[in-house]
Amino acid sequence: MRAIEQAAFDGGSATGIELMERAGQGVVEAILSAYPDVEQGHRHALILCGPGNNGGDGFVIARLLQERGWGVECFLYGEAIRLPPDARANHDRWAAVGPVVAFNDWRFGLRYGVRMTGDVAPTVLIDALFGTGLTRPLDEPLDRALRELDAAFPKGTALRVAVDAPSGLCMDSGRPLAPGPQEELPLRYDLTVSFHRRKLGHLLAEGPDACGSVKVADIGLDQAALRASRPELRETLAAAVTEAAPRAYELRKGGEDNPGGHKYDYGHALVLSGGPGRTGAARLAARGAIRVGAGLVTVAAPGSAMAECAAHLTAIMLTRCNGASDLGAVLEDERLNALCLGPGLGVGSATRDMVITALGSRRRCVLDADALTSFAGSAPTLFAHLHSRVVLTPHAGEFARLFPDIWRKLAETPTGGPAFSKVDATQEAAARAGCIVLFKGRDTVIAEPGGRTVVCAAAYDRATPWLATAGAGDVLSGMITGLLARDIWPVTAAEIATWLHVEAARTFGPGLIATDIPDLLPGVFRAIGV
Ligand SMILES: NC(=O)C1=CN([C@@H]2O[C@H](COP(=O)(O)OP(=O)(O)OC[C@H]3O[C@@H](n4cnc5c(N)ncnc54)[C@H](OP(=O)(O)O)[C@@H]3O)[C@@H](O)[C@H]2O)[C@@H](O)CC1
Ligand SMILES: Nc1ncnc2c1ncn2[C@@H]1O[C@H](COP(=O)(O)OP(=O)(O)O)[C@@H](O)[C@H]1O
Ligand SMILES: [K+]
Repeated sequence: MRAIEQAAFDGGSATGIELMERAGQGVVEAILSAYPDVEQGHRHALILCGPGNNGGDGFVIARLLQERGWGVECFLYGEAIRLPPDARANHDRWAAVGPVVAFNDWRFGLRYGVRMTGDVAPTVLIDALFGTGLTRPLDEPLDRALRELDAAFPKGTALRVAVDAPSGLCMDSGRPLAPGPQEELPLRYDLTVSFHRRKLGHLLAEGPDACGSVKVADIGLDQAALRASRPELRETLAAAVTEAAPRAYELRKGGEDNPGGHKYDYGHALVLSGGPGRTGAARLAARGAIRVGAGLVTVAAPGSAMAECAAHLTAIMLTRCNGASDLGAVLEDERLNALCLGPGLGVGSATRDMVITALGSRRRCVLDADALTSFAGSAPTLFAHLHSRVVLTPHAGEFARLFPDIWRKLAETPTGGPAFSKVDATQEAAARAGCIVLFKGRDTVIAEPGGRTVVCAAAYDRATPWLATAGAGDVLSGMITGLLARDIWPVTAAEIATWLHVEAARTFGPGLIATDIPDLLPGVFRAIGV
């Protein structure tokens, strides 16, 4: 953001004071459009301003609300004379028409404890303390004051709005920078209004819980123009993390160039199954693979589990595979072009051997669940066999087993910003493994070694907490495998599958179980025009 902002200044397309004015206007407009009712009844805002430009936005908001006839109380954390120039200018404009209460006099309990039913109790609370400039945990006295404010106005009594970021939230990681062992931010918000683009902190870790909802105000920064006019920014912009997006054209079967396609044109995926009583996970994956569009899908099961699989599979084929040497023989069929190992496969040396055989065939491959856990304590052996067409799909537990040192960095309480983020962790893991790592969760992150990084956040209007259900991950591995069979580039396959997985869950809603997910895909395809 700083580079983009600087380029706008240098190119003369905006001044700092203009951007700050638009930012303040953007916040006021976002509040009024999301909560039009706040203009009814008594209109009273309490605005907390910080020592940087985020505070400057707060003073713009104060002035704009007062011009609309609102009662406004402004508080400043820091000293007016030390505000950066644009923030100082807006402070001074506000100070000419309204008072500014210094931090030492905040004492919210005393100030508001008895006012809650009165007509001067705030209806809107605006946090303009820190935005992208937060560099360290909130000071203890500030943290305490905010907790006191939280107690004086329990959430729901006044609308809570954060300017750019909930104060204390690291915008690079979505992790709270709170003093001491406190792991929660002092305040949670109903609305966060950000500028130009959503930031990682809005999407990762605790970000969505803190922000409530996120609106992005356009402050007139033109990124496309900047890309062309400022070549030095290209690298910054190219390294930016993107959000997962559906791509109908990649998913379309046949198409103009090949309307009469043959099933083998869409690949043949092989999903390895565990033994009797443990075949469900592989069958879920196989159904995900065929529904997402693989031409053919075969489940390879041990002899003892063939009857169980046969009783459940119809469109999916079945072959016997009693271990690594059988797998080697199965893979002599070169049409099998994408493999999925892990769901229900069992933890131990037999799985390790099959994984090494699969990787040795240089096929595109998804490794999940037991295929990952089998290498706990011997991750370097796995890494030695991985190649660039492999996708690892760990959840947090599996990630910790394969990358214990990286996991520790992510689990440590951050002492400063930018805090080590799930994006950092996934990029580091991908670089070490030499393949694509898809680190699951509400904030799924996908990273290619030294290449693309994609975030798929199941948050805000895409929240699907009901996706945390047994077997959902197995379906996802199968969906990625199906797209790999379709010849889609691995990092793209991982991205599209993750997006589709959340979208399928969205269309269903609460009550979803893993078996539902593959059968929801045709509806999602129709909706996105595949
Ligand atoms: N970019 C854009 O295009 C636009 C940006 N805009 C707005 O500017 C915001 C970014 O402004 P910013 O860079 O001044 O940072 P900000 O978040 O106000 O804080 C920095 C100050 O806080 C201090 N400080 C940090 N941590 C602290 C702590 N724990 N406890 C105490 N102090 C702490 C830090 O001090 P220092 O680290 O230097 O000691 C510094 O004084 C951005 O979020 C958006 O709202 C819009 O106006 C329009 C366009
Ligand atoms: N809170 C959540 N919101 C949305 N999706 C989630 C959430 N928690 C987990 N998921 C997704 O659900 C799936 C669970 O996979 P996994 O943990 O492997 O479970 P299983 O092994 O039972 O299939 C993953 O795709 C993960 O990203
Ligand atoms: K803020």
